[in-house]
Amino acid sequence: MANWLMAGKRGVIMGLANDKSIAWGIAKACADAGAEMAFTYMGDAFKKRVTPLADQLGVEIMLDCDVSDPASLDAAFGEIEKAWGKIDFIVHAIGFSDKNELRGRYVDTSRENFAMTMDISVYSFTSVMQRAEKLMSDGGSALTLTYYGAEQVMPHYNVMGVAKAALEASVMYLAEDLGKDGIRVNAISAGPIKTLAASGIGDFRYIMKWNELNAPLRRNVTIEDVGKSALYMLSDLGSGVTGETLHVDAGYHVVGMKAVDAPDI
Ligand SMILES: NC(=O)c1ccc[n+]([C@@H]2O[C@H](COP(=O)([O-])OP(=O)(O)OC[C@H]3O[C@@H](n4cnc5c(N)ncnc54)[C@H](O)[C@@H]3O)[C@@H](O)[C@H]2O)c1
Ligand SMILES: Cc1c(CN(C)C(=O)CCc2cnc3c(c2)CCC(=O)N3)oc2ccccc12
Repeated sequence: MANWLMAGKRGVIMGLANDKSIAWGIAKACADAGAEMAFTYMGDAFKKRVTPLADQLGVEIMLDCDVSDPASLDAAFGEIEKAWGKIDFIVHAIGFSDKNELRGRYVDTSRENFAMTMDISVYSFTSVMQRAEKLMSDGGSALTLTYYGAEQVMPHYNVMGVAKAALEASVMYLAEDLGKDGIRVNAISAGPIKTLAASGIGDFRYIMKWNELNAPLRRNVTIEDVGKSALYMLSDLGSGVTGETLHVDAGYHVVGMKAVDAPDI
């Protein structure tokens, strides 16, 4: 990987849980391209899993940050400001809902889970950008992760689909507000990937198989596929791109009707 692309750039990766995380694919790509990074994780349970990953990439700043807690966000960004003074990029790879409501019908979504899902999966990106904006004194690039369930019904994605639709709209409004300061804001819409957030989902294996058989590339995407496209969005290669949702899904989103030769599952 070209190791000049992110040389001298400093950024924050939020949402690393383990080496299956999409955030890990992005962090590896950015490290290979010469970036310096800080990781945030949620709670001690994740610290012991994230520490060896940070060591592997020479990441020295690791911060506990619960994005649903403004004080936690202030503390984390305060540490980053103290250490670096400014940042060039930020990755928000965070989403959460009550998994018991990611099965069955969307119409049965509870008010409590709707609010919590929107807070953690949508508002948290806006809340992060309120703090990141102050540190992007020379401009910068922000990236969040979304899913096709924002655009079309994906069975049982339910309230997460409504949340991702809101997230994609927030990317456009953040891009408009922050563009004049040279801050670009984009999303990657990734195909299904077997991560911690995907585990505990009932028929995930079926979803993966369906995508593999019906995506134009006839395969599922990997965290490395997402990492490479994230590098384009986070680096100067994406200098003219903002407010965009880029599909990194092996082309699945362009298929309206599966090819007749697609073998049955
Ligand atoms: N795995 C997929 O199929 C897929 C596809 C498209 C988009 N996405 C999105 O990619 C992003 C990353 O998910 P992933 O699949 O890598 O799974 P993951 O479980 O590895 O990452 C999700 C992260 O969100 C963090 N998180 C949850 N609540 C938090 C909170 N309150 N404060 C701080 N962090 C919190 C978790 O600690 C975890 O690190 C999510 O936004 C997800 O919706 C995932
Ligand atoms: C794809 C796909 C995903 C992966 N994806 C795109 C996601 O965005 C993950 C969404 C998610 C959010 N919150 C939780 C969980 C998953 C499971 C564990 C938990 O406790 N909470 O999740 C689905 C749920 C139903 C249907 C498809 C999918």
